[in-house]
Amino acid sequence: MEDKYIMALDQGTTSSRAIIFNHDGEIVAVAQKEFKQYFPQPGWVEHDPVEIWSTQAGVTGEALLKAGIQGDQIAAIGITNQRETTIVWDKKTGKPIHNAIVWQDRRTSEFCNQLKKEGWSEKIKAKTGLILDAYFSATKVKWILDNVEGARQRAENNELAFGTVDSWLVWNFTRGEHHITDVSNASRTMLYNIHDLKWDEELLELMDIPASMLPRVKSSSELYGHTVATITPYNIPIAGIAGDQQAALFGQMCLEPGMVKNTYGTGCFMMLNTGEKITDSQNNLLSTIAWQINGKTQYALEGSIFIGGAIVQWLRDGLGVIRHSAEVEKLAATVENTDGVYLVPAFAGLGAPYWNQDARGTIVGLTRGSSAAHIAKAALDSIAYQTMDVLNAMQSDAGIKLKELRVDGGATANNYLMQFQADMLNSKVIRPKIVETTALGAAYLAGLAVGYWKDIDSLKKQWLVDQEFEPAMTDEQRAPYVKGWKRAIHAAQAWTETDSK
Ligand SMILES: Nc1ncnc2c1ncn2[C@@H]1O[C@H](COP(=O)(O)OP(=O)(O)O)[C@@H](O)[C@H]1O
Ligand SMILES: O=P(O)(O)OC[C@H](O)CO
Repeated sequence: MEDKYIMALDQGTTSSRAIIFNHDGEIVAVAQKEFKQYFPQPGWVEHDPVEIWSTQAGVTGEALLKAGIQGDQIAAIGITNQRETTIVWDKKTGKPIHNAIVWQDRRTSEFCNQLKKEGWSEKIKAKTGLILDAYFSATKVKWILDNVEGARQRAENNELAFGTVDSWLVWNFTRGEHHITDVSNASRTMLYNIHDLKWDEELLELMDIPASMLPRVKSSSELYGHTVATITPYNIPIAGIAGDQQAALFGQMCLEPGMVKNTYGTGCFMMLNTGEKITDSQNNLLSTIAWQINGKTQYALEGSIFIGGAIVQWLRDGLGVIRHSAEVEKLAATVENTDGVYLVPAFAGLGAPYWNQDARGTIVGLTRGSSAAHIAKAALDSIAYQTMDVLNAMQSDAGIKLKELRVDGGATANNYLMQFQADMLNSKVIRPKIVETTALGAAYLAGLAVGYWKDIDSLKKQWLVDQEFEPAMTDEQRAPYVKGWKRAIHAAQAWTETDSK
């Protein structure tokens, strides 16, 4: 195994990355390229699928060069991706018929509201485990078929393919030979029945989507096919696929029921492994497929927070109070506390556990003494409070009390945030040595499939702790923080006085 490696392709919302891992699960090389975000109308978010592919192909080659290795030294590729983002392309030419509609895009909110009024929420939740929302792929596919000229007819003539980003990448890497996805990505489309493990005919009919457009659904760890000689002259096995949050759960080695991870990236995504059991959430969380390996399907409960680290980008790009994300910690440290200022980053509505499409960003508690530092601190705190809300919902759904939270993603670099998180959760927060757990999870899924790693047990010892944050507040100290947050959340929702939930 010495001269062999595994390559993970992490196709995220803002950049495409390729990371090469060695047999000890250590990073050997990383290549990353950002790509353009399109905002054609308020609430709309698009990507160019060709740019997704070209940046991903580009970093694949670059990572090989940086590692100084050849394609035949890659034992397998694992793919992990931004989920729900929807691409429709022509099966013959491989050309997309529209830009990718990104998971954050809200253009189908009205249609979702209409479906809610027609009483579809419960049925959709029962079949797919999901909350009826514009976040998921189903209504995005329908929008493309309804709005691109001639699309519906072409779809009915079996000329069009739909896929999430994993499908699109595999299609391109295999030059159209494989039109597939894995169960974890399928479970985010709002078209897949997570009990029967099948595309759901009734939902396809409701969305008016022909079944011929859909990818074949595979497990998360198996040999799917080989790359054609696009990037290297070698045909590299593609052997792992998982949505990025599921891959992070796997990379964090949260393999047993009851284990939880939270990823602090653009958004925050908390996942609890629920084993082979599907939990019917009473607290507005999602039931979703974690992965399927060797015929065994494992499930998870998920709380999706739309704005996490992105609030720090807003401090940088929107308010201009910092120049680099990392400066936020220093700015926040210049004040003891927020002096009663709360910020609710509901820029795109609120996700779990509120699911309020119309809530909007709110800053409350301002006084004449409030400064940029108070707002920066309140912004960081909002990430921790939102996570606390999701965790409370999760504990109540699953009937568990959290012992520790494993964390990863860009914003976990912020020690203030991690400590405040531990204080608000009243539980230990653990940051592992490798915070690239999304890519690591995809690498593990691929490596297991081709025998690069013997079994899951042999991977567990590779998970190492960087730092543990112990809670340091009493219940009495915590209570006023939480109380203020609840009022702030109320204010963000009262602003639009919506009843769309
Ligand atoms: N020191 C920091 N404190 C808080 N947030 C940070 C810090 N450094 C980066 N971030 C935030 O982390 C996010 C990037 O994390 P990453 O895991 O790369 O996200 P994604 O995969 O969603 O693109 C950005 O939103 C950025 O603002
Ligand atoms: O690309 P990320 O890391 O922001 O993740 C996006 C999620 O998969 C959306 O559900």
